[in-house]
Amino acid sequence: MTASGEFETGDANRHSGTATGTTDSTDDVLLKVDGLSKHFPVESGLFSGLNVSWDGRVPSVGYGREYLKAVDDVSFEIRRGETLGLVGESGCGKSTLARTILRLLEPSSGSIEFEGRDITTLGGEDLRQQRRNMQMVFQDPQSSLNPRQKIGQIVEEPLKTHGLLDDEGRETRARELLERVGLDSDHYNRYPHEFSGGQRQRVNLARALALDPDLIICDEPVASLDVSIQAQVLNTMTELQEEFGLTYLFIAHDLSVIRQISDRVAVMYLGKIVELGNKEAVYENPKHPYTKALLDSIPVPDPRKRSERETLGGDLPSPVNPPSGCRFRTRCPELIAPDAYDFSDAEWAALRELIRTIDRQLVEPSPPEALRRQFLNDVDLPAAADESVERALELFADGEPDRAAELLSESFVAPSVCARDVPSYEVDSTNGTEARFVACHRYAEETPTE
Ligand SMILES: Nc1ncnc2c1ncn2[C@@H]1O[C@H](COP(=O)(O)OP(=O)(O)OP(=O)(O)O)[C@@H](O)[C@H]1O
Repeated sequence: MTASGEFETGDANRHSGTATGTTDSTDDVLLKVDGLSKHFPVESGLFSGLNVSWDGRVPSVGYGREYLKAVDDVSFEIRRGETLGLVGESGCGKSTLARTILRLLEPSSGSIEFEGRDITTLGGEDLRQQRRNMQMVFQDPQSSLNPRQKIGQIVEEPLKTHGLLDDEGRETRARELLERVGLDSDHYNRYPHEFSGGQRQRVNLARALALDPDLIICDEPVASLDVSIQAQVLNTMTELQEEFGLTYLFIAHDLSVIRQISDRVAVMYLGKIVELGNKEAVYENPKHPYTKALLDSIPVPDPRKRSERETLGGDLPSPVNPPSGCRFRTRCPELIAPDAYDFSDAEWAALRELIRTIDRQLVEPSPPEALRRQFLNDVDLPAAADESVERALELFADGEPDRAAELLSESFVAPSVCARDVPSYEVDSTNGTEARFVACHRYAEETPTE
């Protein structure tokens, strides 16, 4: 926009930044999030006992208050002109992260920088002005549009709020934006109910573009649309990105949508980013066990391949009392063996399967010998480990599965590095262009990129 408050028609391609996501330049960073957390206070005891964990820890209670760690110590950058896809299961904190970045929620800790400026504690008019540069598009195009307002009014609303342009100028701008998002200028006088879901989401895009923002955070923008319509809206978003030099943080739980639109991908689990890297590298060579599980859960048409795939089992632990160390460890099929016992791979794999089965109570209480036959038939555990296993199997047979799981957890899970330390590693990417962030101790030994 010019100093006189007019929008330049040639505002497209203002940004020369790359959208490949493969540059190492820090000059092009538009958004930098560093150690960002958002913790919600919750009533003490409300979530107690919901934490399905192997370590049987008592939930942390402080001054009668507990905190739900919706976003916990998250760091990443988005470069100008690129799309960072953010993917993860429902409830992992994606929307909270988005809203905290936009300062619709107050961060609990950490910082947010936009174009090199710290906006973490910005308030009043400064924050209002900053918001012009950061817009959001929500999932449900129906409920985010006021049914009593005409499309034109909806698109003009942000301009009015910020006192930009006169009536005529706003109408011209709104009509132009409707055309840019693939609608018709004549839709200006229509109402939202006259449009399909896909068209309504285009109206939302036009509204988000009204203030000529640099960053648009899209929270599941196509999740409620049919697959064929999804593809069309995503194509339009890609075109708009080039035309307006936009940067997207694109949130979705659907991995195929993320793959279509993103340059880089961040995978989130229980309030933390567990893997972040170039899209092709993450999809072709996922490193974090959670990313692998997510990719494995994409439906495949070939039934032979389906049988080889491992689906993600177990419940999502409570974000009020998340597991210590690695948050994914309670569901992780690659939990690392504790150093204290010198397990062979086969022994640890068998024991891990037994621990998971007892923890999740996937079998009926049965005599220790039967479970040994089922899980430990071909393995000869070290004596100290075997003693703990025997006691746990007896507890399980006696109808005390929780105590059995607790004992196994204390003996074999708690001493694992996965339960002790929070993982955070930068590893070489397979395509050699960019380091990958992986929050998994299995990558502790990999050489960091210079
Ligand atoms: N205002 C709030 N007060 C307390 N807890 C909240 C609040 N908002 C979100 N949460 C909790 O924070 C966690 C993360 O929620 P969030 O909506 O960010 O996840 P999400 O990944 O976006 O999920 P979805 O895809 O289902 O929207 C959840 O456990 C949720 O219940």
